[in-house]
Amino acid sequence: MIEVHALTKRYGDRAAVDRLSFAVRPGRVTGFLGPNGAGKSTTMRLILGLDTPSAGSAWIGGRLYRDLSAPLCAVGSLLDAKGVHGGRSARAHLAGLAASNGLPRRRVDEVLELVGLDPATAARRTKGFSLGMGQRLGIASALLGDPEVLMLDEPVNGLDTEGIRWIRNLMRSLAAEGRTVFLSSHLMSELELTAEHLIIIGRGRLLADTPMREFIDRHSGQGTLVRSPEAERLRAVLEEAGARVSADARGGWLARGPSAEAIGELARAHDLALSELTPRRSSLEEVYTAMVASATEYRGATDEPEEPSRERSDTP
Ligand SMILES: Nc1ncnc2c1ncn2[C@@H]1O[C@H](COP(=O)(O)OP(=O)(O)OP(=O)(O)O)[C@@H](O)[C@H]1O
Repeated sequence: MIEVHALTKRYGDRAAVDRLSFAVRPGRVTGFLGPNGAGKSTTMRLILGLDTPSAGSAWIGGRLYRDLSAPLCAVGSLLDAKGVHGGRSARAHLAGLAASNGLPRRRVDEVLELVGLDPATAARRTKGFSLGMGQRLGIASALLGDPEVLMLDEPVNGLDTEGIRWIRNLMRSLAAEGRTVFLSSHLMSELELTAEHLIIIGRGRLLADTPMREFIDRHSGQGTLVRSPEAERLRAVLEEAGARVSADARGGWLARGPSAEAIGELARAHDLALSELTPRRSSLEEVYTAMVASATEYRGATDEPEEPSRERSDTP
């Protein structure tokens, strides 16, 4: 578990992280979201003791990072996949890390296999590595100490579809083993598939700490896509029943108000044939974009905001 209490980091008179409090729980993947410059990387650096907070604290498994006796066995991280000495081979890099952290050498082979770096690739100097190979090596380093907590900043950045799917499956399986997995990503569609829980920040402050499904459901512009060969009659019936009806870009009507079941009943009662009846949910990207836009508008209008969209609905 990662716990952050009133964490604050100021650079000059500007707070990059501002009284941030949240917990990242084990057994699920938690996504970390926020616009550029929101403070995600700074928060991760503070958790890892790479930077000193101006106020507040961050705990990993109930301890401050500096008090961990074997940090690599408590938390694995990937903040910058290029932070590897290019003149060394992947294997030498991992062997060096293992030796300096008192880990058995066989663990190097285990993690190389786990991340799919074959022996020939592992023997090559990392400066010739593709982005995907570099990410795999970064993840191998993070997994070397078999840690309970994993924290990754933009792990799918620049990866191809295969690499992205691989990371998704790996993160989900690590969480299923009971580990704490915390990752940031700008790829919303991917995060929606990978994470079950979300921490969202804006300007260093907490905007939401919520299960993914709940966040999308609560903010979705709920509606039902409905089509009939008798389009105009369908519209009239829907409006008569109090639905707000608009033309959908894909054809048919988007009806807001009555549920899909109610619309089905209505059509039956009016002897109207339907060719489509689909409840429509927003994507994470749609919901998140709308939330950030409204937070930004609010903030543009008032200098000292009161976290307009902030919400918290965590399951203990
Ligand atoms: N060493 C530093 N000195 C001064 N300002 C900094 C420093 N590090 C970060 N900042 C500022 O703190 C704010 C938060 O930056 P941070 O990199 O944590 O955001 P982020 O959410 O990770 O952004 P991105 O999504 O673009 O990676 C930014 O305004 C950034 O310019």
